[in-house]
Amino acid sequence: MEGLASLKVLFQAPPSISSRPRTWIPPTQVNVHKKSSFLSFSVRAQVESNEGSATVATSGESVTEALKIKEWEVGMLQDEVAASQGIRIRRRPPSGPPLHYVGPFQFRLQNEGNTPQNILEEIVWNKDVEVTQLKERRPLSVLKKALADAPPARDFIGALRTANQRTGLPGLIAEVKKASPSRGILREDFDPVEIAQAYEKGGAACLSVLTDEKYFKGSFENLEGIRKAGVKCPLLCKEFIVDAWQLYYARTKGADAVLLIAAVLPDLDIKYMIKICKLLGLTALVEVHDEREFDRVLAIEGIELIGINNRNLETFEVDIGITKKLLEGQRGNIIREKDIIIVGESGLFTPEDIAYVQEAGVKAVLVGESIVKQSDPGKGISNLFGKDISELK
Ligand SMILES: O=P(O)(O)OC[C@@H](O)[C@@H](O)c1c[nH]c2ccccc12
Repeated sequence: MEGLASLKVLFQAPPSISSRPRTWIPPTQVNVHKKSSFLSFSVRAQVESNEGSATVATSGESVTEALKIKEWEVGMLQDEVAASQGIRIRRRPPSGPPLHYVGPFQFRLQNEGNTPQNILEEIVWNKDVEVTQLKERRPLSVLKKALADAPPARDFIGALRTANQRTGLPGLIAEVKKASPSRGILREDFDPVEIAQAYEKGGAACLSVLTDEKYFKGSFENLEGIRKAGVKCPLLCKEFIVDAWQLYYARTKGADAVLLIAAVLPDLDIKYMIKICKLLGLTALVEVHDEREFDRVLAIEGIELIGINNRNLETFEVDIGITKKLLEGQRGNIIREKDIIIVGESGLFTPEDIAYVQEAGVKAVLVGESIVKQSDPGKGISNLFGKDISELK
């Protein structure tokens, strides 16, 4: 294998990069390499030597090395596709270019300094590792069987619409949130089930349960526990979804809805995940923070629920004016035409804040800090709306 001018790995009919989502699950999973489902095809390597070109079947180390190279190249291309959609969040590089790789120079330069550029990128890279490990313990085939035992999915959007009609105020998604990277610990005596029950009693239409452990001190046990305790509000699994496997996992843990973050997921991933959500009976809340993300998401078929996050997840800056800005003009017309429900997310503390985003056009709000911090979170809801919304008819 010495003196190779180049080494190409040919796949047996993989989908082209441009037509395949980043988290694509192949029909048959042959576990060639842990990270890339792309590599789940049988592989042969074509070696071009100086004398000419010959196709040889390779095995052992050379195939492994060829796979590593291909995986790295595919990762780079996927980030390029994402960047072309304005996505700044890069996915975790496996571990830099494979040893001895003599590939395109610009790729090597781009991949230097393998450290995340901001908190969202750090969380996503961490999630990639976490999901890879979780998946090994619970392969998709196992999750698919477990779906049958999951509690039936509840109508998340229906609950928001009903609440909005009942109260004349935005339907509340109340968040069970112990901590966040921007605010630290929000509540020391944190009993997720107690908080969830207080929210439900206080008039919340739906609940959002943080499941990320490392940065938000949440867990899937919290989600499962709340469902099992008999809380009736539909539940949003508040997670950083980077892989379609997580959708199945969330459903087996009792989630009725999941969050898809447009700053992290390219269009093709969002489309693909929305299809899987529909298959599983999950509602997708697709989150945007700026005009470009909003326009991308508005162009995707089948989206019924969009969250406008007032917090920039790269810098933590909060500005509730973002909701107003994004709903002005043509975009506002499109959401009304398509009957999409908009959720105003983050940084809402007072009845004035609620009135402001309602005026901007939201039919729902997602609130954590301002209500979870109060000793009685149910009372927190009344303070947020300026009245007891559990009683409103
Ligand atoms: O606690 P706040 O400011 O009321 O925000 C709640 C919710 O909007 C926020 O937790 C959130 C919105 N989108 C997210 C994405 C990931 C993590 C957290 C979030």
